[in-house]
Amino acid sequence: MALAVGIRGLTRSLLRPWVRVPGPARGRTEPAAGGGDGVRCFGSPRVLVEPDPAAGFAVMKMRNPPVNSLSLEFLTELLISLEKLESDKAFHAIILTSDCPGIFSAGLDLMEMCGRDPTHYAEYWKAVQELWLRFYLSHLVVISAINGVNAAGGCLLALSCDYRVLADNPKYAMGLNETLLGIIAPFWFKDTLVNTVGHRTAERALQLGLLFPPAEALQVGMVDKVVPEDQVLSAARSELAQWLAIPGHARQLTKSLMRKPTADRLLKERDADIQNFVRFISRDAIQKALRVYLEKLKQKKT
Ligand SMILES: CCCCCCCCCCCC/C=C/CC(=O)SCCNC(=O)CCNC(=O)[C@H](O)C(C)(C)COP(=O)(O)OP(=O)(O)OC[C@H]1O[C@@H](n2cnc3c(N)ncnc32)[C@H](O)[C@@H]1OP(=O)(O)O
Repeated sequence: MALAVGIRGLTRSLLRPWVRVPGPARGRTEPAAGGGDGVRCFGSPRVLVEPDPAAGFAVMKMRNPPVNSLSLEFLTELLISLEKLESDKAFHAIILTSDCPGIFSAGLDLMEMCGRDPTHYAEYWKAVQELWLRFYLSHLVVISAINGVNAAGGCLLALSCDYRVLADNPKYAMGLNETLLGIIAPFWFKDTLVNTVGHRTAERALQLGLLFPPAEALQVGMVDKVVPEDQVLSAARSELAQWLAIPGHARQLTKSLMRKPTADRLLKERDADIQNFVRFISRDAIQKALRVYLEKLKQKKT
């Protein structure tokens, strides 16, 4: 099985990043995220970036409708956006949010894990690992403004941020619900949750596949702040000020000190983790469970 799949190669072949965005932002100057100083939005088909270099941050909006499921292409575009902002000295922070009403992210794209071949599963999982590692270890301050329901892999993405603001809407539950699908949250999903909410809460949440509504998410420490829905972005911006006031090198080194041991666990056994995933997801019983789950999602509509 070819494990040495290169996401950068994929990136080059699939995307032309940093084209002016299609859709709402095309052809006009969007107000910048914080200052409205005429800086142009940029991005890729599934990720809209609203930069505010004067204020030192950008708002990164996920827009992979209908549910921001993390397909291979979407993961790749998120990585490119992150890399672009990280390599520009004007930016010290990102606010990650969604452009899909009512949905932050439905998590990993089940279509990438269902009915495909082992090479594809390996390529996909490597991209999932890469996205987590890059967000988790980013030297930028990353704050998530969670403006919708947020399941499994989407929740992992938010947990990888430095701070989480959640919109106060009882429908916007979030958690690692893998067991409800008959699958398992890998050890680095688990570690990220444990680091956020502690061992006991994580154990219960993972075994039961709990999705926490806002008040409970706040109570267990899965999010740091719950605010009225129309204030999620402004609350994230206000919070940012506190993080950006800290000397950058001191904050970055402290972040690395706190997070490196967790990331190193995966880095040390990345290929083995990919092989475990491929073996696990290729099982007939797991494929059947995913098909049944997808079918249930579709039947919900009828
Ligand atoms: C001992 C062995 C050890 C081995 C260790 C190995 C460990 C590896 C294990 C593997 C780990 C894999 C980890 C996976 C993590 C994940 O992220 S799995 C995904 C979990 N996500 C969910 O459960 C959310 C599912 N979606 C929903 O609940 C709802 O869609 C929603 C609440 C998000 C939104 O609801 P609504 O607005 O009503 O939209 P829908 O009509 O439900 O959906 C619209 C459309 O999107 C499709 N869809 C939804 N979610 C996904 C998804 N995650 N992936 C792909 N597609 C999705 C849905 O089917 C609809 O499609 P159609 O319009 O009907 O075609």
